Amino acid sequence: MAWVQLRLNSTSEKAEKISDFLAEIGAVSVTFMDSQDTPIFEPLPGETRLWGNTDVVALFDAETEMALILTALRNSNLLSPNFAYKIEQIEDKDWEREWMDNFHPMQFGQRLWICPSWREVPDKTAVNVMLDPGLAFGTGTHPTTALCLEWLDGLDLNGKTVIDFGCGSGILAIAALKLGAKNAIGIDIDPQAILASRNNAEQNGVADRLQLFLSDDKPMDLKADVVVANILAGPLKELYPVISQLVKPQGDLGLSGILATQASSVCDVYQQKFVLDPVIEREEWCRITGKLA
Ligand SMILES: C[S@@+](CC[C@H](N)C(=O)[O-])C[C@H]1O[C@@H](n2cnc3c(N)ncnc32)[C@H](O)[C@@H]1O
Repeated sequence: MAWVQLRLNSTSEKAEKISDFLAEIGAVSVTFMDSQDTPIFEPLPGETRLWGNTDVVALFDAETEMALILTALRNSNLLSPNFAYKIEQIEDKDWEREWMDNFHPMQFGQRLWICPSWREVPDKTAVNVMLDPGLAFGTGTHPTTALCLEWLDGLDLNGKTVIDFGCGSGILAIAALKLGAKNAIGIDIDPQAILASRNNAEQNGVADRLQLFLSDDKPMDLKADVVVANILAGPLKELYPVISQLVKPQGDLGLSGILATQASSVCDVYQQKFVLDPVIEREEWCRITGKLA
């Protein structure tokens, strides 16, 4: 089946009302897109955060009389009378097939690969984490995850305990276990992340070495040789008392989810207790690592 796509520019305040209206008049799907490529890295569970300048993109089936849709929009008072819009024909494709074709095994550092389950493993002797994209964050395609995976690959994790704070899909904890860690602990505020991490750990045969906790339920006395937290600069600074307490003496800390422009403010907080390495940047993101003094 072919589709017609209507794209309208709007604001975060009006986008949801326009979306509801488009659904009422026949749109089969409505999505929101950033008009100016402003990153919203990570909404809280259940939160829909929109950009100040939001495009509303609606799909209609190809038979829809788009002139009637535009008239209905004009009469709705939801947009200015001369609102700008773009209408495009969308050719039908096997979307799932196309998306699967675009997801390939990726190498991180020297030893580690993340492979989708439907692909051939490129190097059977490597450390291979099998991971399919799901509802929780973390496939390796985001620069912050990649920076953490490369850091873990470069550590000697044999026999060590690793905490993955903000575990999402569990990708970092599972990679650490496959790289030799004795056990790992994943912590997240989102129940979906706990579920995804458990499933992914089972798929990789490491579930018996991974403990998972919602943030509020984590034991008070947790400590690990290596702590990695890929969250965001704001929470990382707020969580400094919690995260720094999780690291054993001489232990390693890796932080990401930080925009390069925010690195110095995060370093200022963590260098109170950690001897920090040079900051590593990737695209507009960065990674901060160090050892507990
Ligand atoms: C950017 S994702 C990182 C996922 C994965 N570790 C990776 O590196 O790809 C951040 C994760 O941190 C979780 N998170 C955000 N704030 C948190 C907090 N205060 N405590 C624990 N987890 C948090 C989110 O639910 C999300 O799953």
